[in-house]
Amino acid sequence: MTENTIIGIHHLTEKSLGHNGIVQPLLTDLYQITMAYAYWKSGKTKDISVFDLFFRKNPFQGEFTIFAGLEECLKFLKRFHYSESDIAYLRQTLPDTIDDEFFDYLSKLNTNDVTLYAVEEGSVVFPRVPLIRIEGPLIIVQLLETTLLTLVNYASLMATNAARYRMAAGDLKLLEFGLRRAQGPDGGLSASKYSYIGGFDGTSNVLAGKLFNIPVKGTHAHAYITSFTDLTELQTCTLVPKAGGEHRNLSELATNWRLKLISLFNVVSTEASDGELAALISFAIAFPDGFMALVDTYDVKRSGLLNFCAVALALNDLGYQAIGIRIDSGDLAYLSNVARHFFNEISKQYDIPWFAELMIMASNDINEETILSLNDQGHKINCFGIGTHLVTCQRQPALGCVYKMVELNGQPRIKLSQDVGKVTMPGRKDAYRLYSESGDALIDLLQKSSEEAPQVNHKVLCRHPFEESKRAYVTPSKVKKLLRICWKDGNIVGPLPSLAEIRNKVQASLKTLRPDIKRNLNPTPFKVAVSDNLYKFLHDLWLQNAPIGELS
Ligand SMILES: Nc1ncnc2c1ncn2[C@@H]1O[C@H](COP(=O)(O)OP(=O)(O)OP(=O)(O)O)[C@@H](O)[C@H]1O
Ligand SMILES: O=P(O)(O)OC[C@H]1O[C@H](OP(=O)(O)OP(=O)(O)O)[C@H](O)[C@@H]1O
Ligand SMILES: O=C(O)c1cccnc1
Ligand SMILES: [Mg+2]
Repeated sequence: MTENTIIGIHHLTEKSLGHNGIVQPLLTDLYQITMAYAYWKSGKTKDISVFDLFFRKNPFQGEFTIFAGLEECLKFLKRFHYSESDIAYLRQTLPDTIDDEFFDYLSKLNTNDVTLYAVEEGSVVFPRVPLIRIEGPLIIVQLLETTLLTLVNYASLMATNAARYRMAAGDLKLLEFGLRRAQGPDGGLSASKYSYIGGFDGTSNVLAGKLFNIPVKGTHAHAYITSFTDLTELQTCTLVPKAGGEHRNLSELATNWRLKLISLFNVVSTEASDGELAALISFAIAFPDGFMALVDTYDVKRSGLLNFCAVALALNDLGYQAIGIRIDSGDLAYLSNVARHFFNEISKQYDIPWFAELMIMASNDINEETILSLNDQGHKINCFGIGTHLVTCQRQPALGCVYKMVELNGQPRIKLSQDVGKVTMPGRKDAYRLYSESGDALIDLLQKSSEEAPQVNHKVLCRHPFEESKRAYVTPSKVKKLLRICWKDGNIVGPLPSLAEIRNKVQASLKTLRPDIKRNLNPTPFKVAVSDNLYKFLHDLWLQNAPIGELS
């Protein structure tokens, strides 16, 4: 790999790489590198560590999270290497007192001795369950912390947000329109990728389409409509019918249709904008098979809908089927009902069945609550175009995944906290999901890795990690080991799932959750338990590490 391809943002355009090009070893916090030096200086190069990456609280006041970002983590491990210019930069940035051999050491570092286990990307996950367990030389595993966290936190937050919009929207089409409002170019690119994984159907982001093979979709902006003032501006008025033959005058046909429709719409002809009609005619001539029109520039009822229907009927005269409209302001429930009413009327009156099925897309600051409220009100929207609230995750702008050492050289490590929920689960652990006979996920169980896995049809004691009296027996009908090996000996283990497979996984995984865990308002928490063995281990270690204080 040349210097250029490692550093240059331009390599984002190389589709074959299919990853985010700014992800590289220096995309980290300085303290990882200063710690690496101090570890190295104190002779810790042979220490072997185990770290867990997990979060403590589900986002969006919900009770589930979608795990995403794993593929980018593995690709990062694959490419992990400090380039010559990275080393030169560190040499000039770190203090002069740093031993020169440290830079030789860094330049030879790779992730061949690291082993990474992770939950399948796209799975539903819960607080305290490690999403990733990573093992290997302390220095290198520490150096990976920030980059892995930045790759998992936003990806999982975004996928979760998108999955929530998907649940609210049911089977309706969802398009991501957020690039212009996203947290910078990289935020925008990640938003497109992970909202697709979370259940969106497409994006307006062309680079995301190219890099990740996501369907790209779109309509047009208000600027297109306002760029026309009347019909005389149309330089091209004609279109060849779909079946071929002589050019026909689409402008004339549309103008005639508008006159015919005026009584149905109950408007006077001067209320409809000629500029808007000209814009729609010219767009229809440019895209006769993909005619989708923004109808709210002037007045949806009195101008936009009327003009759209006139052009759609003119296209129909030439054998083309329009796609539909986008409404970007006003009362979206009401306006969608109005639009559908007219589409139905025209369909009946002129015997054009597909007219009743025209797509109604709504956009304008839509969020999860808006969709739920629109559902309550009743609407006729088929598709939502969503930007700002989706990509900025306005309701909760960050997921709090952390990366904690749980074992060093075979010895468990625990991080204590005044806040019980923040005490870390010590030791190398495995996680299992236990299922009921009907296929519902019942509980996640953490155990020490040395323990035997829970068995199907065998009763297992599941304990609350901190509250002694909270415990239950579970006899699972199915047991799933959550942490699977993904990286070993310098290679990705097994084939990586495609984006489409991860996207399907999200929906399949959500199906295993009871509805009360997924509901929007006051959802029920999913239980995450520890084995009896891990409970005792945790609490013994806690006491050992918390000396008895003296009151004075
Ligand atoms: N029926 C509805 N129920 C709930 N929310 C709605 C409904 N219709 C629209 N909304 C939301 O209400 C907000 C309306 O935004 P705003 O008050 O800025 O009006 P607007 O239609 O954009 O007006 P204008 O374009 O004239 O500035 C948007 O966030 C939109 O998603
Ligand atoms: O509202 P969001 O959820 O962020 O969805 C994206 C918004 O971006 C566009 O507006 P903008 O005003 O930027 O351009 P336009 O002229 O195309 O409306 C579009 O019309 C949506 O309103
Ligand atoms: O294609 C669209 O309609 C679109 C794209 C980006 C932002 N708003 C709308
Ligand atoms: Mg807008």
